[in-house]
Amino acid sequence: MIRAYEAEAVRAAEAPLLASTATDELMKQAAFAVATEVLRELRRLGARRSGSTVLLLVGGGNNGGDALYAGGYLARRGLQVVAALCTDRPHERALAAARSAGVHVREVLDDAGRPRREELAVLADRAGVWVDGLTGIGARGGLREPLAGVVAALEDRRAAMPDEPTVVAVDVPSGLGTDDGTVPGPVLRADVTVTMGAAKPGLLVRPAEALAGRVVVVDIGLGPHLGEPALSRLTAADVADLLPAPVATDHKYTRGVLGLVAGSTTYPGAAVLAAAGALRTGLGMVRYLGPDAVTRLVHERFPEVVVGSGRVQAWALGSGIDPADDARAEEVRDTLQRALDDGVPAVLDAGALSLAPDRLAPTTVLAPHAGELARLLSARGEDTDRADVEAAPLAFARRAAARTGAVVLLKGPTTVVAAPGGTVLSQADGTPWLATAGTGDVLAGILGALLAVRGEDLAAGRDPDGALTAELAAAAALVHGRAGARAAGGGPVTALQVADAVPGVVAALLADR
Ligand SMILES: NC(=O)C1=CN([C@@H]2O[C@H](COP(=O)(O)OP(=O)(O)OC[C@H]3O[C@@H](n4cnc5c(N)ncnc54)[C@H](O)[C@@H]3O)[C@@H](O)[C@H]2O)[C@@H](O)CC1
Ligand SMILES: [K+]
Repeated sequence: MIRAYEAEAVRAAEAPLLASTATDELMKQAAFAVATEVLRELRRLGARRSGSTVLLLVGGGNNGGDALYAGGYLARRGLQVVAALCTDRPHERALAAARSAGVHVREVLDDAGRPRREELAVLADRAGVWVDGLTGIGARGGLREPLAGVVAALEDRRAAMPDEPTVVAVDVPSGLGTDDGTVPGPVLRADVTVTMGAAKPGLLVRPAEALAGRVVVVDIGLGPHLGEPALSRLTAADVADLLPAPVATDHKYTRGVLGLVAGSTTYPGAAVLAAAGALRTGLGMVRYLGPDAVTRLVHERFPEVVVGSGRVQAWALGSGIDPADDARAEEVRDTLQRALDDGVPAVLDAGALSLAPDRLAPTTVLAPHAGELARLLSARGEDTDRADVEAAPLAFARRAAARTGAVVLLKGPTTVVAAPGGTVLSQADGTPWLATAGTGDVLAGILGALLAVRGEDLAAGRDPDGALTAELAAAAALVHGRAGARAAGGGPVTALQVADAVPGVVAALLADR
């Protein structure tokens, strides 16, 4: 599990260490890790970068101090290091250490405190690696001047360079929304982010995540002082523990039964795809409820699907259903109400999202994309649109979970899952090739199967804050993403191929357990 903590939590965890360690000890540890990554990048870049300098971009806080100490290590290794001071108050001890190690220091603000763009451009051009120590977790809001101007000038320069430098961010790319994952203004995009003590939420959710590059977490001993994470990301090992692995005494009813209300004469394929997602994930049985024509189509593909109602451990509702079709809408509403009354978990996708009552249960998962989430909240009196959600998916997933009392799985290039009790997860396991019709139906099926298999643990109030439900939703996103990547193999993929790749993904995850 990758655990991410907000700036305040990291600061609080640092406090006892700062009191007990020597002056700047933590900063030097952080700086050493930054220097190590810079050397790794230079080695990787090889001859192309030989003879180039390392440019330190230094702001006025400890983030700039980290960069200066890192520059000192690199200068002692014989590298040409230049520090561009973008502040009139650099960290004094770190600056002295950098100077005495041989770092060349340049002031890049004029007397009025504005960036000297030409001087910056010359330094930027000469450097193969930029170390971004402008701001870290001490920054509040979007970058202000002069740093906003410094970042804008550097981004302009980079765009004009034939051979882009490698940017190594200290702790977080400067300007990025550390806690909320937003991009509130100019951000210096990084290739590598060396983050101290623990990951930060903004490094794991979009749109900020896309500017952080490869994230390296440096252990500076904060572990015992950190509490509950603000956000987590499941790894393969975590998901393996959540997956259905039958035992010898199991039979189809003990393994979990999923009720599926999906597909319509307009979108019959959605039923096939959701059923495929569920069956390929592995469960005892799928019971299907839908129009005869759709049932026939499901049966052609999957004769093992049982038609008609009966006892189920979870429901998957809504894929390929038109909420304007009154009879089907009624069926979804009735089924959902019974599930809520009986404490049976459910995943609500597509057409079911607009049919949900105001309040749901923590074992109900809403699975919208950004536009659907905006409509869901708008229908509950909030004035919001798709662009708002895409700019702040973490905040909107949390808000929707709090507003509905359900777990919200917000689909996107990174999936954000928020539970009403506060658990938040993010998964980025897929491939852009997954953005194709029908893959959402497969995801609903995968998640439905996981809910059904773990139905006993979720039944009637057993997951009151939605924490387990949210983990299962994140696990479904990981399985779906990996299946997509596996089926695509770097090229196009269809939804049914994604479902067909699921057993291989499940087997690989279980084998590594
Ligand atoms: N506290 C510690 O002991 C450790 C901190 N570490 C480093 O210290 C950083 C935090 O240091 P600080 O708390 O000094 O803060 P930062 O260095 O992140 O930022 C503070 C500086 O940014 C300026 N600033 C704040 N908001 C701004 C904005 N919106 N636009 C422009 N400038 C802005 C402030 O005036 C100040 O100069 C971490 O990110 C990490 O890099 C590491 O060295 C590990 C140990
Ligand atoms: K930074």
